[in-house]
Amino acid sequence: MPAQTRANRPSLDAYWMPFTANRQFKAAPRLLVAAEGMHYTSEDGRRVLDGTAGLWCVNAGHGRRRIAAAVEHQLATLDYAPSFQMGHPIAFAFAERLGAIAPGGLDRVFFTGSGSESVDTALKIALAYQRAIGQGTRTRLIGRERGYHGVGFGGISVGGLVNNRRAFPLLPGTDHLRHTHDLARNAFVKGQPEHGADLADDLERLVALHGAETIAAVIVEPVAGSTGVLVPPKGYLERLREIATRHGILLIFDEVITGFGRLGAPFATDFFGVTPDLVTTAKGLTNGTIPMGAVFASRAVHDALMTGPENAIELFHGYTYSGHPVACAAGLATLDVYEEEGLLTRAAALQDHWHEAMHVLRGAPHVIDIRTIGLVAGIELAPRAGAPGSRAHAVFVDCFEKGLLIRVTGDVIALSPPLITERAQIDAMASMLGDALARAA
Ligand SMILES: Cc1ncc(COP(=O)(O)O)c(CNc2cccc(C(=O)O)c2)c1O
Repeated sequence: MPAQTRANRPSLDAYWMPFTANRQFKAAPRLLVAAEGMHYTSEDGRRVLDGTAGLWCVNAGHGRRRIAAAVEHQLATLDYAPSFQMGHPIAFAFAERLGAIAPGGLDRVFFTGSGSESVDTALKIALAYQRAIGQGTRTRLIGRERGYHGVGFGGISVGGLVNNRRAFPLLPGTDHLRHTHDLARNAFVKGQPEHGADLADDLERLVALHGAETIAAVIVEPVAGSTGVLVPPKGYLERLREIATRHGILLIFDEVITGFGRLGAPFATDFFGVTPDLVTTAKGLTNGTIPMGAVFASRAVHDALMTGPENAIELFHGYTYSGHPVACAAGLATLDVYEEEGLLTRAAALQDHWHEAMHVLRGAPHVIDIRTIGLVAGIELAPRAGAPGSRAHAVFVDCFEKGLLIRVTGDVIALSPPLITERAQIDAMASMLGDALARAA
């Protein structure tokens, strides 16, 4: 395929882009044509430092030949095989390898095709589990304000981002904890804020309102990413775990972003030392190379469903691409890279440098908060009057033009570089972002 340039650019008309202002984008497109290590190459030939690991997913950096070779070999060996009532060894091998690093020992693995599918899978497993143990009255699912759990009807129902919810009918019976963001008490914090553990008591209030016998599960992101990086207050997750356990409510950690080394431990479950009953993952599972997700379940949840007649399908759920052989090959090679280069814990050694580099931006124009943990940063800007989100979007476009890819959500800038990043590149991100903020109106 010839190098992709402006001269041979395909028409932009047919592709309906996700989560994008399509008309604005197609009037001034930002196109990436190659990637290697920490950098993208833009259509006009510029090197762009990847400050977001793509979309929080390319944890090992771009262009990994080990993964490419594994995918090529698998495609030429067994490109696709059914996973319903049929099997292929590589799916079992990948599940076993994942089981060996499973968050909190949750070593039963259900494969999906994305984070959204992992979330809907975990919610359905939770409902099926409650039914299987004779708690069929537990049909209610609890999420949290500002939570993001993908775009399935389950995920948007437990999610807490209004733009993802307002236009669609939602699952009946869902309810929400309050979010944990507290600018007044917890501004410019490195790591977990001191204040707010008591917000976990919202689960007690929902039990008092609905009755524990109606509640199947509560799902939270250990660190809320898409909403703009909200780090749990000290003691919050522990409290949520204790309340859920006491009321027979399953706790689900949505680790689509935090999974596979993002915080400096293999999973947030390990980082915070709090064990849920189910964990959803995707993104870093295959280093963003092949769409895939995985739900980690405890033996208790899994075994409760492995009952009934031997010839019966225990869970009427699954996808054409569940356990896809090529995705499994990409995942196994990804784990090899993570393990050989220590990437599942590398962020721990970089976290202090990351904290300092990002908090240097305190005092930059428009910055009203900075939140950092592991290799994640949320830099919150004061919104422009009457135009929320426009200031951060302008910084995003400016950064891209100057050679840095960032993410913005509302007026929060989110950074989550590949875990291979060097300290000099962290400093470059902070410097380039500081320059962009200085230019921002
Ligand atoms: C916690 C969480 N749960 C589920 C999903 C959905 O995954 P899929 O997209 O693979 O269906 C996500 C995805 N998170 C996500 C996806 C795209 C952009 C951004 C952003 O923060 O800009 C975040 C996520 O962050």
